[in-house]
Parts: sequence; structure tokens; C-alpha cells
Amino acid sequence: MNPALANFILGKTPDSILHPTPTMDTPLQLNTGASIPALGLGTWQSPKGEVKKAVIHAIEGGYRHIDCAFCYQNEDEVGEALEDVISRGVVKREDLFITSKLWCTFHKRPEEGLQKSLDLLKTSYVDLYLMHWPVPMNPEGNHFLFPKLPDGSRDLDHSTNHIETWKGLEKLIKDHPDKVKAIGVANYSVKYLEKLLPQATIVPAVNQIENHPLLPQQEIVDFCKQKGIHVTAYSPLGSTGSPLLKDEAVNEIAKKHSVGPGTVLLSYHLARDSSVLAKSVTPSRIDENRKLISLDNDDLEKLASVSKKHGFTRFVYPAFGVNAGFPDKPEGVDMSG
Ligand SMILES: NC(=O)C1=CN([C@@H]2O[C@H](COP(=O)(O)OP(=O)(O)OC[C@H]3O[C@@H](n4cnc5c(N)ncnc54)[C@H](OP(=O)(O)O)[C@@H]3O)[C@@H](O)[C@H]2O)C=CC1
Ligand SMILES: O=C[C@H](O)[C@@H](O)[C@@H](O)[C@H](O)C(=O)O
Repeated sequence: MNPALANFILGKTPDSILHPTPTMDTPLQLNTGASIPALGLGTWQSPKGEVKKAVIHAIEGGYRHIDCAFCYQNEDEVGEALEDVISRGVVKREDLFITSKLWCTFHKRPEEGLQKSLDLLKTSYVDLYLMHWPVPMNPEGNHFLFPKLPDGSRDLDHSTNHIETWKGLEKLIKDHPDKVKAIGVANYSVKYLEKLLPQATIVPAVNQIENHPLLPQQEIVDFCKQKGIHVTAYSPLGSTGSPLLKDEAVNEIAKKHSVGPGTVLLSYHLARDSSVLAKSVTPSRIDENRKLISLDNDDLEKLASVSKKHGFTRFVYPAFGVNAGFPDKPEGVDMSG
């Protein structure tokens, strides 16, 4: 039977009224008063020679949110793409939402880090500037992005901490409101936020975290919601090679809604009031990833069962050797401040 007719007979409010179908442009509110589009194009590991075409394709197809970072080492090509679409009148700069991130070796130099990204991206401002990881690394080490000690471990900067970095970002937005519209964090656990918030004069607008059915991070999502911090989910497909597209429960839900498994994995975050970033340099996938649906409670329960059945999997965990406060990764040195 048609679900709408069934609901009518049962006297139930259809899910479509309770949860209107989200789109990639559904604006989600930030604590700054601005909004962030529900779906963003990721650019991590998007190779040079491909990322420009990918960003142009995405924007021509309606994407308005692009996630970038200095450490991705491809912001120059993203900038060429932005210049291209803006100069051709495909989109106006003010209709785009561009995120960049302060890399770990720049924690003591936020103004320099921001200016480098602005120059590469060929834009006068970013909509959101995130502290990429709450882990300062030696700015004068043996590599400008990934300095290492002789034993091969990452060269951390113990003379400062993420709280000092945040204060630098607060100063940055106060001094340069024309260059950065909102500041936020990434890869923050509840433990780190609990250390940061009492010392912050600006509550981060966003916490960008790894999030998918194998790593629901419900405690962080709930904590952020309570504090007015918007969550953006990264690696929704399981990162490189998109392993989560094969998950059995995800595929059952996809079949039920007659959509692909990617639609389920991306829509999961909208059901939790988060925005989501999907990376692809493949035009057909960039298009496919635009499709979002509203999931119902049965779907969400089934997705919650995925990590209960298989345990937690964190796909992105760089070898900082730092305990970032994530319950699933208790090892490493404490840099929480
Ligand atoms: N703040 C942080 O520390 C982090 C932020 N991020 C951000 O989040 C973004 C997304 O996360 P990411 O880790 O890249 O991983 P995703 O979960 O977005 O997965 C990307 C992978 O999935 C493939 N893929 C994409 N769409 C499809 C599709 N429809 N069908 C089949 N395969 C598909 C891509 O291949 P292909 O490109 O070849 O098509 C690529 O291999 C990043 O790019 C980055 O912008 C990510 C990690 C950490
Ligand atoms: O944003 C993506 C990730 O955080 C990525 O920037 C890091 O994993 C980085 O490659 C590292 O090795 O520290």
C-alpha cells in the first residue's frame, strides 16, 4: 500500500511532514546567525590535476559548500576553480560557503595561516576557519607541515596548547571580521571541549568530526548540541575507498527507500541535525552524492545497531601520538591543557 494512504488510515502524521526531505542546500543554523549548507564537497586527498575539475563540476551541479584545508596542499587548484565559476557568473562568492583550516604547525601564527589559505583560494574571506586538530606541532621543525623527531614521531610543540590557539583564533576574527566569518574546531572530543569552553570568549561555531554508523560519537554530538556548536560530519562513507557503502544494514535501508547506500550514509547526518562532507573527484559520484532523503526512526535504529554489532572503527587517526580524548583511542600523551 502507498505509505501516505497507510498513514492516513492509521491516523499517523507522515514522516515527510515531521521531517521534510532535506536537500544539499538545506541551511543549518550556526551560533553566529549565519547558516551552513547541509552538504559540502570534501577535498582531502583530491589530487592536483583533478580537484579543480571536481570543484567546478560540483558547483555547476549545485554544491555551495566546499571544505578545504591548507594541509591538503591543493587549495591553489580549489582557488582556480572558485575563480573560474565566479568569473563565469555560475555563482556569486556570497552564495558559497568556503571552509579552510589552520594547520598544526601554524597554531602560533593564525593570521599567517589564514592569509596563506586566502591567497591560495583566491578569495578575500572564508566563511569558516577551523583549528584542524587541537595539537600544536613545531613550526620550526624539519618539515613545514609534518615535522618529525629523529625517532620518527611527530614533532609536537609542548610550549603551547589548543586553548592558546583558540585565543589566537578569537583575536583573528575580532581583528579581521572581513577575512573570516566564523571560527570553529575540528577533531574535538568532549574532554577537550570541556577544557576549552570555560576559557573561550567565543563558542566555536562548528566541531568537524569523523562521523558515520561505525563511529556515531553520540556523546560529542549531544554535547555540541547542548552547547550550541554545530557538528559537521567527515568521512561519512568511511573515507578512502568508501568501505561503508558495502555495509549490510546500510544497504537494507537503501533498498527500502529505493536509493543508493551513499544516500543513506549522507542522510544519516541530516537526521541528526549535522551537516556532512563527501569527497569525490569522480563527476558521476559528485552528482550521486547530492541525493538526500529523510530517514525514519526504524532506519536510525538500524544504523545505531551497526557499531553495536561491529564495534567502533575510526578511519582517520593521524599518528600524532596524542590522546585526543576519544573514548575509543585512550593511548597517547595528554595535550588537553
Ligand atoms: N577535519 C578533518 O580532520 C577531516 C576532514 N575531512 C573532510 O571531509 C571530507 C570527506 O571525508 P573523506 O575522508 O574524504 O571521505 P569520504 O567518506 O567522503 O569518502 C571519500 C572516498 O569515497 C569515494 N566516493 C565518494 N563518493 C562515492 C560514491 N558515490 N560511490 C563510491 N565511492 C565514492 C571517493 O572516491 P573518488 O574521489 O575516487 O570518487 C573516496 O575514495 C574530506 O575530503 C575533507 O574535506 C576528512 C577527514 C578529516
Ligand atoms: O583533514 C584530514 C585529516 O585530518 C588529515 O589532514 C590528516 O590526517 C593529516 O593527513 C595528518 O596526517 O595529520
